[in-house]
Order: sequence, then structure tokens, then C-alpha cells
Amino acid sequence: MKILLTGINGQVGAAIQQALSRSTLPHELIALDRHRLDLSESTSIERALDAHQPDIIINPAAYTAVDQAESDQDAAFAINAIAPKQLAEGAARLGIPLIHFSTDYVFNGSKQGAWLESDTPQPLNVYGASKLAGEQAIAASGCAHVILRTSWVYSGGGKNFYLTMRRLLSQRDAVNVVDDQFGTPTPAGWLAEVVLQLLDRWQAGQWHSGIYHCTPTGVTHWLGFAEAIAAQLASEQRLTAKLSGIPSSDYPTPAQRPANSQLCCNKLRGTWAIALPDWQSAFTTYL
Ligand SMILES: NC(=O)C1=CN([C@@H]2O[C@H](COP(=O)(O)OP(=O)(O)OC[C@H]3O[C@@H](n4cnc5c(N)ncnc54)[C@H](OP(=O)(O)O)[C@@H]3O)[C@@H](O)[C@H]2O)C=CC1
Ligand SMILES: Cc1cn([C@H]2C[C@H](O)[C@@H](COP(=O)(O)OP(=O)(O)O[C@H]3O[C@@H](C)C(=O)[C@@H](O)[C@H]3O)O2)c(=O)[nH]c1=O
Repeated sequence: MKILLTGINGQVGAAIQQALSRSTLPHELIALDRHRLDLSESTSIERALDAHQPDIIINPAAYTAVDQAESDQDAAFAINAIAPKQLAEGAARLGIPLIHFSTDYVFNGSKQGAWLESDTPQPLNVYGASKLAGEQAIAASGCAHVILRTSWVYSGGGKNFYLTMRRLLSQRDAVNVVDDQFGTPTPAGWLAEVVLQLLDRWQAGQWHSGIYHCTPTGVTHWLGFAEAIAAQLASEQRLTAKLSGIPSSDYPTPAQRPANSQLCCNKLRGTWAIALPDWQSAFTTYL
């Protein structure tokens, strides 16, 4: 199986590459960073697909700077909407599947309880709107696809809330974090294991196209996630800061974020028999 993987220097791309290198799955990996495949360049995708003739595409590359996207709409849509459309149309042409990633930020956060795949998205920010446009283009392309909608991704590398908090909580006296935005932290390493299970099923001739919510179980707020990170730092005797909860109104950002973005992942569990860890045990397992 020849796998074309984008975004290999990102959190999820790097985790997938690492998981593949440890797996027994027979495969050839075409691992492409931005220099080998620039997704913002309109002709590069078709050229790459024709040159490599993959059997499956995995696309974790994305424009993920949520606040910056508010003033950089064209770039966000080029990478999160137009590039996935071209990848999906290429996949349809070659008759191969596409595994893609999307976000909890497609929802407006107003629901009481966890969001279902059948709920109507209504993004509050440009990043969410660009990711939703990507989802819709993939579905319209007619290619076999799995879109994993996930949330609050973290890992030991790259740019993420986990590493930002580790830095702030070990350098400052006080750190304030919002306690009125709820969701589920998701380790990139676990997402990579989910992808490996999908590859395994595809090789066994099983495939079920669609959108799947994909996070560990449970829900917390950003403060709750920061508390878990603070506890980890305390166990390393590196915690310097007092951590306090604040309302979002006290932490103004260019992009509005959903108040509740917990995703119900029963469809993923039921369709693919994929086990979901709870977010706290995933936090200790994957870091
Ligand atoms: N991070 C999160 O909290 C969440 C992420 N997601 C989704 O999961 C997926 C993976 O996210 P994550 O790994 O965290 O993202 P990262 O920001 O860690 O990585 C994104 C990758 O995309 C690459 N990229 C950006 N622009 C281009 C371009 N023009 N051409 C080629 N590559 C490009 C980046 O390259 P370079 O390294 O050169 O900048 C980087 O390697 C994305 O689809 C994201 O929307 C969903 C929910 C939460
Ligand atoms: C650094 C910091 C952030 N915050 C708040 C701001 C924001 O509401 C929340 C999260 O901040 P961040 O900007 O790190 O996270 P953000 O970029 O919003 O993370 C999102 O990224 C994209 C890619 C996704 O798809 C989402 O699932 C989600 O993970 O925490 C504080 O309250 N205090 C702080 O010191």
C-alpha cells in the first residue's frame, strides 16, 4: 500500500509518520512536507498525485492559526478548503480513499451536550468556516473518504495549548485560563493510532465513508486541561504559577471560540469498533 501523507512536520502528520514507522502494516510512505508539496499552489496537488500514484491519501496539513486566520482569510481557505477539494477530486480520479481531519470549531458551541455528526455546523470564526468548506468539498467530490473531526489536539512537539501552558506555568507567577469553553483534549499520538486502524480496515476491504467525531471521552474546560498540565509540572517540581479561572470576556482574542465543542464519538466507536480512552488517561498515556 502506497500512502501519500501531507503535513509531516505538524503534530498529527509527525505522529502518523512515527506510528507507521513502528507498525507491521506493509506500506510504502510518501511523506511530504510543505517544500515537497505546497498545498497553496494550485497545480502542485495534481502533479504530486500523478507523480506518486498513491493507493491512499492522508491529509493532516492545515492552516491552524485560529486567530491569524481572521485577518488571513485567503490563505486559510486556500489550505483548508481549496487544497482538500483538489486532493479529494484527485482521489476520486484515481479511485483511492482520502483520510482528512476537521475540527470542533465547525460548531457554534450553543448545544447543551455533545455534538453529533448530524448536527448542523455554524462556525464562529474563519478557521472553522474554512475547515467546514473543506469537509463539504470532500463530500461533494464523490471520493471514498473518512473525515475525522477532532478537537484540542496536543503533543510533545509543535505549537499547542499543552506546550504553551507548560512554558507559562513554569515561568510565571500567575496564569489565567478561560473556564467557560468546554471540549475534549486529544493527543496526536492517539489520532495516529486511529488512522492506523482505518488503514488496516481498508486493506482488509472494509470502508465506510463519512464524517466521524474522533476524540477521547469526557469533557473539560481549558482551565481543567491547564490544571492537568499544572499537576504534571508539579510532579516534576517545575510549577511556578498560581492558576486561576477567568471568563472568556477577560481573555479577548481576534477569533471567537465555541463555548461547548464536546463531540459525541459513538459513530466512530460503533462503525469501526475503535476504543475511546478517557481524556485524562490519554493525557498520561500519550505524554
Ligand atoms: N491543532 C488542533 O488543536 C486541532 C487540529 N485539527 C485538525 O487536525 C489536523 C492536524 O492538525 P495539527 O497537526 O495540529 O496541525 P499543525 O499546525 O501542527 O500542522 C499543520 C501542518 O500543515 C502544514 N501546512 C500548512 N500550510 C501548508 C501548505 N501551504 N502546504 C503544505 N503544508 C502546509 C504545516 O507545515 P509547516 O510545518 O511547514 O508549517 C504543518 O506541518 C488539521 O486538519 C487541523 O485542522 C482539528 C482539531 C484540533
Ligand atoms: C494561552 C492562553 C489561552 N487561553 C485561552 C484562549 C482560548 O480561548 C483557549 C485555547 O487557546 P489556544 O489559542 O491555545 O487554542 P486554539 O488555537 O483555540 O485551539 C484550537 O486550535 C484549532 C486548530 C482547533 O481545531 C481547535 O480544536 C482548538 O484546539 O485558551 C487562556 O485563557 N489563557 C492563556 O494563557
